[in-house]
Amino acid sequence: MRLGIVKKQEKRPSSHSSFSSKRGYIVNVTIIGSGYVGLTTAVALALIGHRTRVYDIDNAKIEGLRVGRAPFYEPGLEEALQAAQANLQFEYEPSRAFENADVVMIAVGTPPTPAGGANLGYLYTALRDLTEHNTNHDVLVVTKSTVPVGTGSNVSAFYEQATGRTPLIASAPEFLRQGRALADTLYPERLVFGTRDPRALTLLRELYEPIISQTFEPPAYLPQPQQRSTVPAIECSIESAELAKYAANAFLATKISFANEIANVCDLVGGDVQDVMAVLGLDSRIGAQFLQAGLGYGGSCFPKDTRALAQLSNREGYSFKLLSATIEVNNDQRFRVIDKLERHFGTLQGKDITVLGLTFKAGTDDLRDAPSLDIIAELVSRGARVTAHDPVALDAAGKMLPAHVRLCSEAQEALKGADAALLVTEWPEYRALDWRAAQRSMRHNVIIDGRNALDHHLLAEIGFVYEGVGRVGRRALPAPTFV
Ligand SMILES: NC(=O)C1=CN([C@@H]2O[C@H](COP(=O)(O)OP(=O)(O)OC[C@H]3O[C@@H](n4cnc5c(N)ncnc54)[C@H](O)[C@@H]3O)[C@@H](O)[C@H]2O)C=CC1
Ligand SMILES: O=C(O)[C@H]1O[C@H](OP(=O)(O)OP(=O)(O)OC[C@H]2O[C@@H](n3ccc(=O)[nH]c3=O)[C@H](O)[C@@H]2O)[C@H](O)[C@@H](O)[C@@H]1O
Repeated sequence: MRLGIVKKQEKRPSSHSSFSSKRGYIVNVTIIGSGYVGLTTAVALALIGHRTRVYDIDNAKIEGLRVGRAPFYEPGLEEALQAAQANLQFEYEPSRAFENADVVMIAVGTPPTPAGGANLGYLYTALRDLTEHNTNHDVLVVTKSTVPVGTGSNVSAFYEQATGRTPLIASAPEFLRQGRALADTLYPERLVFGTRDPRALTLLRELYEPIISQTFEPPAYLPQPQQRSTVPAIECSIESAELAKYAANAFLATKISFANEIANVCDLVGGDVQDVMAVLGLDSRIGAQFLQAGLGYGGSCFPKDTRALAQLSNREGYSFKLLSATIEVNNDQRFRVIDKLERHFGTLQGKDITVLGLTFKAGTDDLRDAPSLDIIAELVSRGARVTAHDPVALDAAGKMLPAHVRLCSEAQEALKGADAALLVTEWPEYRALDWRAAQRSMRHNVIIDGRNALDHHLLAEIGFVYEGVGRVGRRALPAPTFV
């Protein structure tokens, strides 16, 4: 099968009457929410041949999508939108959103409440639209949004109350990473089908069959899969699926906080956390990924999901100590780089600090819970004058940062006259920057590398005072330079 080809061989009609696709493996899907998860899922399903409709209450996003404009930056997304256009429809009218749908996937945001739980308001608004406007046929309702355990049964009760019919419900949590969203969706390491209903399982298997069997041609505009083998699809209860999503994010966040704590010890006793983690990573029981020390995790998911799982446990009277420590370490980590900077100058009052990178990680334009926002606010509150650069998110950041933060579209320009550079996002272009030229134009030559992303040997050779996170232990540090 080639991706983007609409016509597929019709396969056996499924025997599961009203809930199954009458057209065999081509399924009519409506996805509610055109964000990172909803749009990526929709494009991937359309690429493998399903008739996919995306419904969003944001008219501007839908209008843009109708003319092929992606609402956010994601590698390969615009090409994929183009390749899959024959199978894609975009809708903001709820009355038309669910026509002929066999499957409705909910992929709306579940942002944090002030108390740290998950705000399910968008999810229930979406369900209300579904139950009000899809009055004449039953669908499989699949939750892709990250939701607390127990939401599946509440969704079921809501649907039943609104329609008088028992719904078919499943939880299929999403594990994609921003910046690799399409590749992660087309070549996942696993799928989770949280439902005990055989009709729901049949539909989910039909929907994901090309992805499970990996029988499509990889699009040339995406990173190619390392190796292609059948993707395991774990079938479990809705509750297990819901909890597995939080557990996965909490575990990855814990790995990061562990690496950061080791880095903090390196700063005190000597040792390079990069080397220490290389040793750990080669142990297959540990694994090399998510051991990158730095200024901690950000983004729309790890901070929110760790807090939501801690809150869920607390609500049930269980104190999740390990997770609380993970969160605490992460909160502190953002400010450790500022303390390091301050130690070089004694005070940050009146110092010109250039912040390199604003997005929560490289490869995305997303600023949700980006460490840069907290870091800049703290720098400003300690009296620093801040100039910021980011290769993709400068305009969006301008609306979120204090007015007197200077935004600069060229990294080299941003460094002119600076007392210090603070690297916050590991964009490759910062490593490739002409640091000799930067050294000549900066007032003082201090670099705090919050992501351990720069070549510290080269920088030291050029004459920079370099400090990473757990990279050069205190014993190796020079005495404070500019007190
Ligand atoms: N962003 C990510 O990398 C991942 C996110 N998730 C989870 O997936 C869910 C969605 O996250 P994102 O895609 O990042 O959110 P997002 O904020 O990018 O997109 C949500 C979309 O839903 C739309 N929406 C809100 N209420 C609606 C309604 N009633 N009807 C129709 N559309 C509505 C919004 O206008 C927006 O376009 C969250 O629960 C998140 O935790 C899971 C895995 C990865
Ligand atoms: O639930 C979600 O939304 C998603 O959250 C993360 O994906 P994402 O937030 O896109 O980004 P990651 O690549 O996981 O990075 C998250 C944060 O951790 C930081 N990080 C990551 C890895 C590492 O070793 N060290 C580290 O500090 C990154 O800089 C970033 O700020 C998970 O990796 C996905 O599997 C999950 O689906």
